[in-house]
Amino acid sequence: MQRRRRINPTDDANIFAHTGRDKLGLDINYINAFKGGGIFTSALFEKGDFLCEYRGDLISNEECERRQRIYHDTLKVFMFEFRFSGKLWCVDAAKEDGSFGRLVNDDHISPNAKMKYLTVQGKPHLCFFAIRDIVPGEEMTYNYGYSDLLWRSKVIFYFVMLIP
Ligand SMILES: C[S@@+](CC[C@H](N)C(=O)[O-])C[C@H]1O[C@@H](n2cnc3c(N)ncnc32)[C@H](O)[C@@H]1O
Repeated sequence: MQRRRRINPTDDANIFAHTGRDKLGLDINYINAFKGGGIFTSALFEKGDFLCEYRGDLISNEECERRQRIYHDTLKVFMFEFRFSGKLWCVDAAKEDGSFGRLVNDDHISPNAKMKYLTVQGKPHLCFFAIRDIVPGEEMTYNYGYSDLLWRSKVIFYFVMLIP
């Protein structure tokens, strides 16, 4: 059987980041009332493959602080702050634009994706790559990186298991 020719994952990420589009093979699915939606694969992704970008407005730290003062908590969760080239930045993905990256959920135990910062045309882009093979139907997840998250509490976890 002939193996499909694999595009270099960084080149792949660069193309999608440059065009601002999402690739085929990912879908948005509703999970439950607590978790909301999530991103699920409908195709096989191999370890190392580019998955999608966490897209939104790229803003300065000052603008991020200004928006955080006026945003409701439900919007603040879409603000991803990061350090790049010695400066603080934020990608504000609060706007519901149909893109996939903003809906990727947290998993600190067995995530299947990780985020890398790529420079595309001089600007930082937050891109997700598979850290293992991901088969069709799996939820795409990554480790949000901080520990004081409500759903990581065992009590909340067992409570949520009761939600239909
Ligand atoms: C960037 S959004 C991810 C998409 C979100 N599920 C949605 O439908 O809008 C982050 C929010 O998703 C929810 N979330 C993410 N990971 C979760 C998890 N492992 N368990 C429960 N809720 C989670 C939390 O409400 C969190 O504030």
